[in-house]
This record gives sequence, structure tokens and C-alpha cells, in this order.
Amino acid sequence: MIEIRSLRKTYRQKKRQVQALDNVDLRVGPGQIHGIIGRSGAGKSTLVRCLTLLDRPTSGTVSIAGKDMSSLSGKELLQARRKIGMVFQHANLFDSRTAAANVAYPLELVKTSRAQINAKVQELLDLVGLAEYADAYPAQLSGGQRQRVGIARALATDPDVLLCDEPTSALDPQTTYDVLDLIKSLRNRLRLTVVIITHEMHVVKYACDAVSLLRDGRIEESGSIHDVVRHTGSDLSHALLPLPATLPENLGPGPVLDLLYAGTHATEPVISGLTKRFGIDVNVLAGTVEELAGQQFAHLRIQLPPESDVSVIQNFLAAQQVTAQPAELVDPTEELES
Ligand SMILES: Nc1ncnc2c1ncn2[C@@H]1O[C@H](COP(=O)(O)OP(=O)(O)OP(=O)(O)O)[C@@H](O)[C@H]1O
Repeated sequence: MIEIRSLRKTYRQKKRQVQALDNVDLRVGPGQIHGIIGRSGAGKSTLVRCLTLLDRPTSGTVSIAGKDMSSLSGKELLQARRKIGMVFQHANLFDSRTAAANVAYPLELVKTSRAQINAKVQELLDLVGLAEYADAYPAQLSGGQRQRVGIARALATDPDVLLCDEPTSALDPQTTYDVLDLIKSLRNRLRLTVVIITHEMHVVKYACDAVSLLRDGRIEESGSIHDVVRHTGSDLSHALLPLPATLPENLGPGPVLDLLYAGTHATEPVISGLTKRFGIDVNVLAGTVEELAGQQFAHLRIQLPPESDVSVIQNFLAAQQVTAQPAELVDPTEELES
């Protein structure tokens, strides 16, 4: 488990001060995969460095697996850091070492016996599906394979926490999903707590149970994916289930509503129910249906006939756990993902 309280990090840049992290509170439950999304300069790298105490927070506390990292120094801090596995954007492997020797590296640092190292390295390469590549050098591996070696190396010291800093940003879409599948299965098998720092919403959608939006050093929104997506009108909700930022040209008159519904309701005939109940034609303008953290969600934009009583229709839909609100024409993805 990770608990961050009132974390601040201030940098001095020549004559000005930069508040890179501003009163950040965050809790990542055991076995959870928590995404932290934010655009360039939001403070993501600073958060990673402060989590591992590679950078000292200006104030606040960081606790990992019950240990207050911010109170540690020297040998104790080094020991505590071994319980955090780090995965980087470009894997950061030693080019002159084979895959096996890269995975062995953290164990050599702590003077593990050669026999133990060999057994552990084999087990880890097996775990990440690279048993046959033990003797390959990084230059002989694909980007996805290099990242798998990086993940195996991160697991060498049996960490409780896996901290992944843009783990898929350098990978093509299919390899991205393969690496995210690996992270999810390792979480399940090893009961790891995982943080994924990313600027890509599809990573959050595919892999995370919870998400926080970091903007200008502050956590602006945070929560389980299921809660956040239901918080209609929020930037994260729009980014998780986007609808177009504009209405179709030449759209006739009539109120336009955005409908959000989840779970079994996502497969129920909400629109035909509306048509039958009120005897009206409903014009579907746009829609997105996604599985998010194991549950299906739908976001639909509909147009009602001009004379419709919107509040009666909203109440009818609310009784079926369908949220219906006047259409919001925003494009928050641009804002979140640059
Ligand atoms: N060592 C440093 N010294 C001074 N300012 C810094 C330092 N590191 C980061 N900053 C500043 O802190 C702010 C947050 O930077 P940070 O690198 O954490 O953002 P980021 O979200 O990781 O961005 P990116 O996605 O581009 O890596 C920026 O304004 C940056 O200029």
C-alpha cells in the first residue's frame, strides 16, 4: 500500500520558485493498479522521484508498505527502496549485459549467492515469458521484450510495489497491450501494488482500477475508475468515455442529452424503452461503449423531439440508473494528454 500525505516539492529555478508538487494526497490500496495521468510538466516525474525518495520532498510524508520513507536515510532507505520495483519508459538496460545479466544486476548489488541469482533470474525470465532469451543482448531484443526484461529486473528484489514511469510510451499499440497484460497478471500473481505514470488515457482505460489527474502539481481528481467515470462533467469522466466536441452540422431542433449508464444497463435497450414509454423518435448522434476496470459503460448522445419534457425523461432514465444531462461539448483529451 502507498500513502502520500500533504506532499510538496518546491524547486528553485534561478530567481523563481516552481511548486512541482502542491499538497498531494494519494492512497493506493494493496493490489491496486493506480494510474496517474497528467500532461507534460504536471509533476509526474517529480512524484516518482519523491515516492522513491530519490528526491527529498520539501514537506509531507510518503509511506510504502507501512514504512514512512520520508523518515529514512542511508542504509535503511536503500533497504526500503528494494521493496519498490521501478519500470522505465526505455527499460534502461545495460547494453553490454545479456537479458539474464540485466535481471541479475540488483541481486549482485546485494551480494546474493551465484546459485540463488541463477535460480531467481530463470524464474523471473520465465514469469515474463522470456526464458529463451536469457543470453540475448538488449540490441537483439524488440522494444516489448526489452521492457519485459526491465520488468523482470524490477521484480528481482521481491518488491511490494511496482512503480512504472511511462512504461509503454515507446511501444506500438499491440506491444503496449501485451506489456499491460503482463503487468496485470503480475499484480494478480504476486499481489503487487502498482502505480502507472502515464500521459496516455488508453493505458488508464486498459489497465487501471483507479486514477488520479495531476495538473500543475495538484491532484485535481482521484478515485476508482467506476466512481470517476460516473462523475459526469469531470475531465476524467469525459476522457474515459469521450463524446464528440461538436454537434453534427445541420442538426435540427430538439434537446440534446448525454446518457451515461453502466453494468447490465449498458446492454439493456435503454433507447427502445424510451421510445416505447413516451411514443417518441430518439435520434442517436454519437456513442461510446467501453469496458473499464471490468465493467461495461456506455455514453450516448441523443436528440429528443423539439417539444419533449426533458425533466420527465431525465427522471424516467434516472429510475433505471441512467444519468441524462444536457450535452457538454468539450474535448478534455487534448487537455489531459499532451
Ligand atoms: N530538478 C529540477 N529543478 C528545477 N525545476 C524542476 C526540476 N525538476 C522538475 N522541475 C519543474 O517541476 C515541474 C514539474 O516537472 P516534472 O518533470 O515533474 O513534470 P512531468 O509531468 O514529469 O513532465 P514530463 O511528462 O514532460 O516528463 C516543471 O515545471 C519542471 O520545470
